[in-house]
Amino acid sequence: MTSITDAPPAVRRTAPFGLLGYVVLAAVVVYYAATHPFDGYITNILMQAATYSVAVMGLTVVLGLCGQINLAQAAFFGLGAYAVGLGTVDYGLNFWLCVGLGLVLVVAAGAFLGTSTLRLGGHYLAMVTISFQQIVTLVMVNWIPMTHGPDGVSRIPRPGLFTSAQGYLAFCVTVLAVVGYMVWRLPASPLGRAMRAVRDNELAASVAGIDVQRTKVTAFAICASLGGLGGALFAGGFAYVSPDQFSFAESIVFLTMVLLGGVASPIGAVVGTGLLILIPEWLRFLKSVPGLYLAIYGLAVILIVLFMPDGIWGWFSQWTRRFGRAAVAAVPADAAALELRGSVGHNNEVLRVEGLAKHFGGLKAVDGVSFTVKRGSVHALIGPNGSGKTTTLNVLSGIYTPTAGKMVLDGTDVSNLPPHRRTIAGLGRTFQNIRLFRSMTAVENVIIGAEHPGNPVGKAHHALDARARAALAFVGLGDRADEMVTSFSYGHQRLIEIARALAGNPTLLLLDEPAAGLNSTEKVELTGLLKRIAAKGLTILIIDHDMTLVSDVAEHITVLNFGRRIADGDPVSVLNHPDVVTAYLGSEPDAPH
Ligand SMILES: Nc1ncnc2c1ncn2[C@@H]1O[C@H](COP(=O)(O)OP(=O)(O)OP(=O)(O)O)[C@@H](O)[C@H]1O
Repeated sequence: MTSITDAPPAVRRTAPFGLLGYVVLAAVVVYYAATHPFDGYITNILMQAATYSVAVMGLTVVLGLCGQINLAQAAFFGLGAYAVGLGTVDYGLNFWLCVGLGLVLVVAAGAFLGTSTLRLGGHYLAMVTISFQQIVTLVMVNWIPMTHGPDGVSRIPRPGLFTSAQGYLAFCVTVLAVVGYMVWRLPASPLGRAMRAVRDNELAASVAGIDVQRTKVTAFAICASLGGLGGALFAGGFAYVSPDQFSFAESIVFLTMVLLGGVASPIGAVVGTGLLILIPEWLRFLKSVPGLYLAIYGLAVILIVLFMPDGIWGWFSQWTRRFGRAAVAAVPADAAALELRGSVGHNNEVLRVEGLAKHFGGLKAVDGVSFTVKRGSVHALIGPNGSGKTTTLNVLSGIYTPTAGKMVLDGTDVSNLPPHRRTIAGLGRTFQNIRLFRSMTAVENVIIGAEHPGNPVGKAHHALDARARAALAFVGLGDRADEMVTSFSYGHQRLIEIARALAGNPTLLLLDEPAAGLNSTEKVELTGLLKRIAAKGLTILIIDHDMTLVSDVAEHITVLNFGRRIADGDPVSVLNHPDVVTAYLGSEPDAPH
């Protein structure tokens, strides 16, 4: 393992393609769509590709950015389409009003589905979205007085401005360009970063101050709204909608489109949609041989997914990134000094824990523990393996609900708050098993730590970026801020976690075995770092098995054994306490394990 101060020069990537380039390209495509004399068949294919792409971009958001599955996108697409179809034909409403009503309907349906089911995740979420899809299809088919049943709705008018097929196509391409831009920029926004953090590591995201449930519901609602928008445009484009166009099979087609093109980018959504619409057309000449067309179509999709697991656009961007790397420019490490919340406060106690208990069935992992952490101190929580230290930290940070007991942080009872609210209230923490957002750079990881509403640094991106760079510089990694976290050694990843917690400006920093897995040089450097943090007045509660580190930095030690507190006091008295020597230290106080 490399030393934790052994860092290569800084790099910062330059954006290859900015807003101006995008606008120019989009304008050229829209102009081409509006003026090129396509025949009716091509116009229909392009119209389908444009409207489907809008819906598939919804999956880029929910699946690509937030990591949540949605197997009901065709249902949202159908709801948008029926809102326009029924609203304009049966009720004589204005086209734009129907699009608006359709959007309200799908956002409400998406938010309801998300709120009620997103806690489930994984297979359960997939099952619930399939059920929703089936319910919507059943309603479309069987509620005949309302939906016209299997006959569908025909003669759907287009809006006055775009009555010609070509004009309407140009309009759909314009909408696609606007949606594409928003989806393209979303990952770099606070909401997009929160979604990526949730996708990479939910637990770390919640402890960094992100409301995980709200982020997932928002992603789901955005996905649903893009599905509904695509459907509304589709209805105007084809003038006819029927239930079979929005079946479960179509949801699978939408999913295949996004996976095939590349789930991480809106360009992938367009590429995948275009291909899955065009391949059947290209293979149409094979339809004379029964089954051959489907076999070749299936094989083509399998081969692409097999050899390009990140989709076509994912493969292409990886390939271009190799050239991009050569073009990155070195930048000076010019971070400002890191300001931390000092030892000033309304009382001398930063944390008071009273009668804390956490039982797992019959196992009393934490059993009536009480202790107080003094402001500006370094307080260690030690004990043998399985004595309940990490469980205590998990209860303190809100990951586990306590069986009993109370926690007061800086005068506020946080016992019933979820993890992100505790972070806002002033807790920062690191994990025994490092939990970084692995698809991001070091600075992005740390910005997420800085971004919660409790941080006085504010919401402006430049302020958050400066704060994150200052935190990275403080831990010795300022000149590697723009590198992906996966390129860092284990020891450096621990430092990035500490920087992420520091960037949030906590009142109390919880460190769960920060020295675990570090070599002796790195431990010495970590000790120095903890002393520098303590010197700034920040209160620390640290768990570690390394007695040299603990004795070096801690002013107060609490010892747990079998979930109970067996000693509490200054290091000298605690480390010589007979119960502690028997239970934990043995005859050699400096080498417990
Ligand atoms: N989620 C859980 N479900 C059931 N039991 C758990 C859970 N988490 C912890 N435990 C149990 O609670 C006890 C305390 O575990 P904990 O991880 O808090 O100990 P620790 O003191 O941090 O140990 P170590 O020093 O090895 O990290 C152990 O017996 C452990 O198996």
